[in-house]
Amino acid sequence: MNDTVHVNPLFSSLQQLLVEHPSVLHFSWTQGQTLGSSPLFLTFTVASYLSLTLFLFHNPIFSVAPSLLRRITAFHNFILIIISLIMAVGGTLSIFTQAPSLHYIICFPTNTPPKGPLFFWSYMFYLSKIYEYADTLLIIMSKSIKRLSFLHVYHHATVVIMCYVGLHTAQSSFPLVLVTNCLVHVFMYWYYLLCSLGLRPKWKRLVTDCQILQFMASFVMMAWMFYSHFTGSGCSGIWGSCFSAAFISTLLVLFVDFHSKSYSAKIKGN
Ligand SMILES: CC(C)(COP(=O)(O)OP(=O)(O)OC[C@H]1O[C@@H](n2cnc3c(N)ncnc32)[C@H](O)[C@@H]1OP(=O)(O)O)[C@@H](O)C(=O)NCCC(=O)NCCSC(=O)CC(=O)O
Repeated sequence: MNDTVHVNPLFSSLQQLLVEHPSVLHFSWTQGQTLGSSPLFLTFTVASYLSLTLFLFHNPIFSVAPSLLRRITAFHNFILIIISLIMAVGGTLSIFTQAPSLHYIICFPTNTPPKGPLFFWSYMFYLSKIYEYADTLLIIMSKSIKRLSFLHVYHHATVVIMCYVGLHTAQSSFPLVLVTNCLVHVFMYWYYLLCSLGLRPKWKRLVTDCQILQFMASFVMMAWMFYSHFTGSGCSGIWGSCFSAAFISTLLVLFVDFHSKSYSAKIKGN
C-alpha cells in the first residue's frame, strides 16, 4: 500500500511531515491524559464559551478601533484557511496511507483504539474547533450583534462536543467528515477573509450550498456505516455516529432555513 504513494517527491515530503512524523504516527488519545480529553475539560470549555458569549452579548465591554479589528479578523481568517488546508491534506494523506480500503474508513473494526495519524488529525480538528470560538468574539467586538445568530452559537458550541465524542468513541468515518469539513472551511474562511478586507464576494450563496452538500455527504457516509454495522461484524464508535447524525440533522435544518431566508428573499426582491 505504501509503495504506491512514494511516487511524487512533494507527496513523499508531505507524507513524511503530516503522516510519518513521530508525533503524528505515535499519537494516542488517552482519556484523561491527552490535553482536552477529560469530560471536565469539555464541560468547562463549552460552558465558558456559552456563558462568556451571553455575558459579552449583554455587556459589550471591548472597544477596538474598526480598522484594527478588520486587520485582526483578516489575520484570524487567514490562520483558519491555513489550518483547515493543513488538516485537509494531513487527513487525506492519512486516509490514503493508513486505511486499507474505503470501507475501512467508513467502518473501523470494533474496538479500534483512537491512535495514529487518522486520530491525530481528528484531534487537531477538535482543537481547531475550540480556536474557532474566536469567530464569536470577533462578531461581538464588531458591534454587529444582530449577526450573532442561534445557528452560529449552537454550531460552535456543539461541534466541539461532536469532536470529543468522535475521538472518545474512535468513531468510524470521522476522518472523512473532518476532510470534507476542512475543505469547506477553506472556502468559507476565504469568503470571510474577503469580507473582513471590505470586499463582498458574489459567491456567498455557493459557500452555503457547499455547506449543505457537506451535511448531505455526511449522511451518505453515516448511512453506509450504519448499514455496515448492522449487517456485518460491527463498526467502531456507533454511539459517536448516532450523536453526529443527530447533530448534522439539526445543522441541515438550520442551514436550509438560513439558505431560504438569505437567498430566496433576494430572488423575490429582484
Ligand atoms: C456564507 C456563510 C458562510 C456566512 O454567512 P453570514 O450571513 O454569516 O455572512 P455575512 O455575509 O454576514 O458575513 C460577513 C460578515 O462576517 C464578518 N466576519 C469576518 N470574519 C468572520 C468570522 N471568522 N466569523 C464570523 N464573522 C466574520 C465580516 O467582517 C462581515 O461583517 P460585516 O457585515 O460587519 O462587514 C453562511 O453559509 C453561513 O455559514 N452562515 C451561518 C453563520 C455562521 O456563523 N457560519 C459559520 C459557522 S457554521 C459552520 O462552520 C458550518 C460548517 O461546518 O460548515
